[in-house]
Amino acid sequence: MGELEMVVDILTLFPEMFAGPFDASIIKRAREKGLVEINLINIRDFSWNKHRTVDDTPYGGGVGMVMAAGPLFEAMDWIRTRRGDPGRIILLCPAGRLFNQEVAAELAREKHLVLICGHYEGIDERVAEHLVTDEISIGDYVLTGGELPAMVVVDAVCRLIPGVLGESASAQEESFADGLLEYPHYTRPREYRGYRVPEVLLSGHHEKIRLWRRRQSLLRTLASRPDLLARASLTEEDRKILTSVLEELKS
Ligand SMILES: CN1CCN(C(=O)c2nonc2N)CC1
Repeated sequence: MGELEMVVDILTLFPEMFAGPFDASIIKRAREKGLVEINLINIRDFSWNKHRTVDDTPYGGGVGMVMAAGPLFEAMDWIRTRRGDPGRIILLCPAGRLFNQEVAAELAREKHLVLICGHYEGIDERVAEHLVTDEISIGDYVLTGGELPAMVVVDAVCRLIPGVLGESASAQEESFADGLLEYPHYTRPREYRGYRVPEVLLSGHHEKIRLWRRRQSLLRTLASRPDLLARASLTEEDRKILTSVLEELKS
């Protein structure tokens, strides 16, 4: 068993939604290795009545129901008594900070995360104002709840935890830590329906292959995500490659 690197407590009304993604592949292996502990906590267990109610009608009128603050505050009290203060208490919501690799890396440095998955028309504002430390959005679209965003965050964060990906993949991760898009990947056969693998990848010339891959990453990033290129940590070699690419485009 590895050393426990991170505990993630997820407050949700639908713990059953997490069964698939967290019981397969990388997240499953990280849990089995003891690197990550993921606890699904049903918000209804902290309801104020025997009907396990967790929502109520909105003050000021309007359609729909609002998720009440009480059960969430009570659940946080319970978490604190069992494990102390979490590093982050994250509310998944469209208004939050846009989640990206940089945010994932920041969260991966924490030892204990709490993710709050909302539902209904929204959550009583006192949760955002007085309970959470961070609000995070996975993108500018409205989902039915916070569960899918929580899965995205857990997946992206857990894969950055030392030991989760294993040596080779984590080494590759380093090569993309500079924010460029990945180079194209190929595997057998060498030719499939007339589509051939680039010759350089069959050459066994490691330096040429490294250069080809780096050039492909730069080209792809320039073409598809120039915004990433502007923020990427480029080497002098990268700049030379980009200069030659731009000169080729001009000719
Ligand atoms: C109450 N519930 C509304 C829908 N929701 C999101 O659309 C969302 N969360 O994180 N990124 C997003 N986009 C989560 C919270």
